[in-house]
Amino acid sequence: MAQPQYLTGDAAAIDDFIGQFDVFLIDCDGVLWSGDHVFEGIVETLELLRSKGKKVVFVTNNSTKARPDYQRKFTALGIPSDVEEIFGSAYSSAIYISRILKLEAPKNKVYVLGESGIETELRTENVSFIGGTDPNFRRDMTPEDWQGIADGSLLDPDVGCVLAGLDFHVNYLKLSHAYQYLRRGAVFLATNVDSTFPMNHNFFPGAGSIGIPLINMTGQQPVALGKPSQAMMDAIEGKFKLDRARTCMVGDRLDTDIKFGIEGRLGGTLAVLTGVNNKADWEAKDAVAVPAFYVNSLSDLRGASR
Ligand SMILES: O=C(O)[C@H](O)[C@H](O)COP(=O)(O)O
Ligand SMILES: [Mg+2]
Repeated sequence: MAQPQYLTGDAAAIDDFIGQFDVFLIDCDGVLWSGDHVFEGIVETLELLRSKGKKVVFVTNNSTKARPDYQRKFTALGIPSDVEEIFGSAYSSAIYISRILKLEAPKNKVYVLGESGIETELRTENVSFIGGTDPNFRRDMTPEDWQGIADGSLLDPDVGCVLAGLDFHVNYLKLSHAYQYLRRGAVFLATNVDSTFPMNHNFFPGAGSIGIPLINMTGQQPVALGKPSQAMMDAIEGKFKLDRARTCMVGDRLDTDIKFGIEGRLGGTLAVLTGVNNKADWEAKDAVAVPAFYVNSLSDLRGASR
């Protein structure tokens, strides 16, 4: 497997790299920021790409926020953006459910294991849901729960799908409800299956680690609709009318971002070393994906000479 080209500090190589692409799909967590800490030079780098007539699209697996929430975060962090430039796994999941899965009534409700980002995007697509941020699910089990979940009296008969995402309030009650719906044949979806979540220059449980108890109990794998899912790539291609050969995926994670770009047959993939994976990960014999290019940080692209 060809090893990636290192661009940092090489103005000619950076010029040539940028010149190969019209569209940059840019990951968020671990590339632009770590939590609310924006990496140095990110604003100027995005400005540089836009000043060269490049299209920037922010593609995140983080389902805790919907596109308008993200735009508020971008603005709060001083990063110019347009809500139409943002494409998250919560949105990808909502359009998959409403336009492809098309759950038939009455079993057309979604049980959400996740945060408000999923709820907002489902509402935008007129998909009804329960669970999620409902405070009635953010508590300990009661004797009534044990009984009502077991005999089904506490379960909603109209649930036809379970959607699992990054949930900072996951608990036994939520997992028990989700499991029962899956036992009853509900479709099992995930916004994404990232094992870890890069935050505040460290790592926390990712969405994949939230949904894994359901995989363990059912033996089923969910259909994941975030990167590297090609359902998401097709939706992005459709929305932005992009030419895959002139498009580059920029990310910090091999098994989501870089795999997404490679399986999407994009013209290029650029790895940054500010997030989850490092050089040793793609140099390993069993590397899940190897990027075409890499830099220490996205802002190294400012090294362009023209
Ligand atoms: O657990 C998660 O959901 C992910 O770690 C997180 O969301 C990754 O976001 P991204 O790097 O795709 O912006
Ligand atoms: Mg990332």
